Amino acid sequence: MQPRLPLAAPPAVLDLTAAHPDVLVLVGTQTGNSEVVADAVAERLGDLGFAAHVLDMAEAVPEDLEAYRQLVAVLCTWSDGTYPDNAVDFAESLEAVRPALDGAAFGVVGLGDRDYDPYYQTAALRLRDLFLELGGAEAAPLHDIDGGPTPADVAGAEAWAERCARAFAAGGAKAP
Ligand SMILES: Cc1cc2nc3c(=O)[nH]c(=O)nc-3n(C[C@H](O)[C@H](O)[C@H](O)COP(=O)(O)O)c2cc1C
Repeated sequence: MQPRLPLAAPPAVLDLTAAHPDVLVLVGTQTGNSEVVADAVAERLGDLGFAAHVLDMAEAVPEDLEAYRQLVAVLCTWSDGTYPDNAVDFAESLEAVRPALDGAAFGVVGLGDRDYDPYYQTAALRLRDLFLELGGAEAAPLHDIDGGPTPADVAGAEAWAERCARAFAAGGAKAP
């Protein structure tokens, strides 16, 4: 009889006593890759006990951010360092309205391609810096995906989501 391979343990639901249950997952995409990654991140957050609400940046307004204590943005960089089309208006209104994030915990996943250096991940970096300027607290360092995303990249984003979730569960403190 063949020895059975050990099954990967499912992530345990986290103790969310110190956290808010809801996470807003914003998606900025041109061709859909970021949406695939955002869905995987949202699903992992859901497995861990959060209610993750995925929102296309085309539908988002700055006031949406004030309604959440936990935010995730998954977005690509497009055409020489710009935001993808569906994120342009949202990013502009964030710069104009400058909502107070007031310590809300956030994480950013960037999709890009090093072939576009020196514009690698510039949109994700810009949004991360803007969230910090607005008073957000980074729950986990920006997670970058270079090319792809391959299944391994998606798995990497899920692992990042778990790290982020642990920081959310701890009340927003940066994950070690
Ligand atoms: C026309 C074009 C322009 C791009 N420009 C950049 C760029 O300036 N910086 C970067 O890091 N990646 C750039 N990329 C790579 C994309 O970010 C990458 O393909 C990403 O997976 C696209 O995600 P999306 O499907 O969510 O739009 C570019 C890709 C294309 C096809």
